[in-house]
Amino acid sequence: MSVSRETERLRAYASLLRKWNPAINLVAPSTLDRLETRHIADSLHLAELAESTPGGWLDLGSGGGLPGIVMAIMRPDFPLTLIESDQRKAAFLRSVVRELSLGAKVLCQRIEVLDGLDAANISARALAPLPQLMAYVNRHLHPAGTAWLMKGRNWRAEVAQARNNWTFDLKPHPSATDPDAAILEITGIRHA
Ligand SMILES: C[S@@+](CC[C@H](N)C(=O)[O-])C[C@H]1O[C@@H](n2cnc3c(N)ncnc32)[C@H](O)[C@@H]1O
Repeated sequence: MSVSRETERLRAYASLLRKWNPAINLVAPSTLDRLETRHIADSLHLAELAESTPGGWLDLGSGGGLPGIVMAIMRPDFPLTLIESDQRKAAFLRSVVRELSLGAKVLCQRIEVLDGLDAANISARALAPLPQLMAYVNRHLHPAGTAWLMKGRNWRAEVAQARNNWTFDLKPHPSATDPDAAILEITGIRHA
């Protein structure tokens, strides 16, 4: 796919998100003016980091599609599944998938009740504190898989807390938009 096709789809996605946001609050209205420079830029950073990662992709708590929809746009070769339990948000995600002709699948389910999906890669952004997130990821990640967790300024404390119950290998990538935030690349997850 050419770069212009990706750019076109990113623009169409941003415009759908702006259209639906007043009705279902997909991103905080106060941050809508930073949709491209913050929300989408963070997701594009993840797509760049995972550029050569093989296998399928699962995005947990997709909400308005960050980073799941951006991954679907940037990696059309990936089998990609988005999990979102809120019906209105899942309807939005399905509408984006349809209008942009993306190959992603949307499951309107709670993460903790779905049978394990054995994903090669899992992403999550603004879903839950890391100790809770590790349980979600552990349920659905293949033992040799990689989790890509987008975390805010408190990430170091969350990692320390998660290590009380889990062992894992961690590679933090500083966020491109906020030097205190990070994308945590996590592998080898086991109960401590
Ligand atoms: C704060 S939003 C973040 C959405 C998006 N990842 C982002 O960064 O903009 C968290 C989303 O996860 C969904 N969610 C929360 N707990 C969930 C669960 N247990 N199973 C599925 N979805 C869940 C919520 O409905 C919400 O849309």
